[in-house]
Amino acid sequence: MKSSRIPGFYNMSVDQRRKLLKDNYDLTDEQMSNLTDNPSLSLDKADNMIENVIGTFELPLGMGLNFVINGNEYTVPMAIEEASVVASASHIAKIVRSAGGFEAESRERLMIGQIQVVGCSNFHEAKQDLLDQKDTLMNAANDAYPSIVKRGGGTRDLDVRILNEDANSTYSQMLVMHIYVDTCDAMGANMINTMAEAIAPIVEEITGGKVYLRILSNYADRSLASAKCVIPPHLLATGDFTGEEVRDGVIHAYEFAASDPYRAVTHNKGIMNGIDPIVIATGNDWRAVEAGAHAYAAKDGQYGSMTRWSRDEAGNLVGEIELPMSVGIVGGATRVHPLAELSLSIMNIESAAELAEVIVSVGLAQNLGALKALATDGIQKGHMALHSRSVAIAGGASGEMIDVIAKKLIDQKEIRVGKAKELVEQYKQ
Ligand SMILES: CC(C)(COP(=O)([O-])OP(=O)([O-])OC[C@H]1O[C@@H](n2cnc3c(N)ncnc32)[C@H](O)[C@@H]1OP(=O)([O-])[O-])[C@@H](O)C(=O)NCCC(=O)NCCSC(=O)C[C@@](C)(O)CC(=O)[O-]
Ligand SMILES: NC(=O)C1=CN([C@@H]2O[C@H](COP(=O)(O)OP(=O)(O)OC[C@H]3O[C@@H](n4cnc5c(N)ncnc54)[C@H](OP(=O)(O)O)[C@@H]3O)[C@@H](O)[C@H]2O)C=CC1
Repeated sequence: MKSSRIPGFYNMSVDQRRKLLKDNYDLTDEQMSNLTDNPSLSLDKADNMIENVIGTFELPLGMGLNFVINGNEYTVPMAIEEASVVASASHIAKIVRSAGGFEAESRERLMIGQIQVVGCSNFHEAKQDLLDQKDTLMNAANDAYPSIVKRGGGTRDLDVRILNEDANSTYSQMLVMHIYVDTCDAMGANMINTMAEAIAPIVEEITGGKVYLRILSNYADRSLASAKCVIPPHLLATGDFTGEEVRDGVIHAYEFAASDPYRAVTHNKGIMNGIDPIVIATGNDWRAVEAGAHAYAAKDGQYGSMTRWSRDEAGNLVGEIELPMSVGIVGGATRVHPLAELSLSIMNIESAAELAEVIVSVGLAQNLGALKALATDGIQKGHMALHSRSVAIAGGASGEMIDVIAKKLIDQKEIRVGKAKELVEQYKQ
C-alpha cells in the first residue's frame, strides 16, 4: 500500500505530479493518456452521454493527500473549481493520520424505490393486501432485474404507508409502497426504476387503485455511511492558538450550526466542498448525493449540521459524520468517463461501500478544515491566498505573470479583480 503522504506534492510541476502518480499507482500509459488528452472525454462519447452536445466542460482535478481511512492509505481525486479546498482536505488529513486516521463504516446499502397508489376505495385494506402479497411483489421485482439477483443483490424488503388519510382533497390521499433493494456496487437508480415500473400493474391489481409515480427515492437513509476521527488537541495548535483553543472553537462552531439553519447551510456547504469533488471525479450523480445529504441534515425536524464535534473525557476533539451515500463504482458514468475510471483506480476502490466511506471521511476533514480556519485566523487568510491566482487570471494575467500578480495581491492585502487589473496594466508597461 503506497503512502498517501507525499510532502511537497504541491510544489511540483503538473508533469512531475503525474509521473509520481503513475509510478505510485502502477498506472498504464493508456490510463495516463486520459489525464493528458485534451479533452479527456471525447466529443463522440460526450455526444452519446447527454443530448444536444456542443462540447465538453472541464474542471481542475486535484489530489487530496494524506488520507488514512480504516488503516488504508487513500490519495483522493477531487474535481472542483474552488481554490483551497484540496489544500484544506490534505491539511486536515495530515493531522488526522497522526491521530491514527479516520474510522469509517457503511453498514447497510439498500436503495429505495417508491410506488405511489391513489384512488383506493379503502386505503387500509389496500395496504394490508399489499403486505399479504409481499413475497409475490418482491419476486416480481427481482424477476424484472434478474442480473442483480445473480450478483447477490435484489429486493430485501417492502413496506407501505398511507399519506394524508384525512385530507379533504382526494389528490392528497395516497398509499406509498417502498421496495428496498440491494443494488450491489451500482448506485442503482435505473435498476430500481425498472423494478418499480415492472411491478406497478401488480400493485394496481392488488389494491384496485391507480399507480402514478414509480421512481427511486434519493432520500437514501438505508444506505448510510459514517466516519469518525479523534484528535488530541496538541495536533490542532496553530500560530498563537493552543490546541485546546482550536478544539473549543471548533465545538462552538458546531453548536452554532446545530442551532441555526442560517449557519448550518454554510457549514454544510463546507462539507459538500469535500464530498462533491469525489462524487464528480468518480462519475457519480452529485445531485442525488446533495439532495440526500441535505434532507438527512433536516431529519430531526430542523435543518442542522451534517457533522457533530465534541470532546471526549481525555480532552480529544471528536468528529463524526453520517450521511446517505448513494454512489456506485459501476453504472451511470462511472465506467464511461475515462477520468472516473482513472479516479477509482488511483483510490484502488473495490466496492461502492468503500467509496462511500472515503467520501464521508473527506467531508468530515473538509468541515474541520473550514472550522479550524474560521475559529482561528478567519477564512480569508488561507483561502484568499490560494484564490489569488484565479483573481489574477480574472484580472487579465497569463503565463508567468500570474504568480507575480498573485503575490502582489497577497502582499498588498487586496485580493480583488479590480486591483489585479491595475497590477496587470502596470506589469505590461
Ligand atoms: C489553506 C490552508 C490548508 C493553509 O493552512 P496552513 O496551516 O497555512 O497550511 P500549512 O502551510 O501549514 O500546510 C499544512 C498542510 O496543508 C496542505 N497544504 C497547504 N498549502 C497547500 C497548497 N498550496 N497546496 C496543496 N496543499 C497545501 C498540505 O498538506 C500541508 O502539509 P505538507 O504537505 O506541506 O506537509 C488552511 O488555511 C485552510 O484549511 N483553510 C480553510 C480553507 C477552506 O475551507 N476552503 C474552502 C473555501 S471557503 C468555503 O467555501 C466554505 C466555508 C468556509 O464557508 C464553510 C464554513 O463556513 O464552514
Ligand atoms: N433520481 C435519481 O437519482 C435518478 C438517477 N438516475 C441515474 O441513474 C444512474 C445510476 O443508475 P444505475 O442503475 O446504478 O446504473 P446503470 O443503469 O448503469 O446500471 C448499473 C449496471 O451495472 C452493471 N453491473 C456490473 N457490475 C455490477 C455490480 N458489481 N453491482 C451492480 N451492478 C453491476 C449491471 O448490469 P448487469 O447486471 O446487467 O450486468 C447494471 O445494469 C446515474 O447515472 C443517475 O444519474 C436515473 C434516474 C433517476
